[in-house]
Amino acid sequence: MDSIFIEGLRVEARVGVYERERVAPQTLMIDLQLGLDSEAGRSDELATTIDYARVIDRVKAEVEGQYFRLLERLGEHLVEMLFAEFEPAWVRMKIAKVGVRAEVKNVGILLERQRENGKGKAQESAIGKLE
Ligand SMILES: Nc1nc2c(c(=O)[nH]1)N=C([C@H](O)[C@@H](O)CO)CN2
Repeated sequence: MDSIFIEGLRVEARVGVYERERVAPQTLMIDLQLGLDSEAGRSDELATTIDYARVIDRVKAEVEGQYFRLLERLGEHLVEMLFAEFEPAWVRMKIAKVGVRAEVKNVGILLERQRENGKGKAQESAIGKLE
């Protein structure tokens, strides 16, 4: 199956369990992959695939102006939006907080969801350090 990907999307988000994280935005790095059966390789028409520019705009819009305690909740929210608006076959998303701990480069979550009757199917891993 084909996919589109977005790597290193930098967004400013209010996310975290601590008061300072609720008040002030912090930088997140998002890697995103959407699976699809696309006609675009034959049609050469943007309308026959998922427009990654639109995905970037929608992810940024969903993150900004909202508050989430956990990255898991933010990730789930974004995955639900992506299935509803772009209808991919599957979604793989990594969300990293940059520089929150001195001894690690990044911390974050990795979500993988299969489309199932219009909804994502739970299959999740939380990881402490991302490559
Ligand atoms: N699995 C998670 N663990 C932690 C999260 C999270 O969102 N998911 N968040 C925090 C704090 O907000 C932390 O990032 C502050 O530095 C701790 N653990």
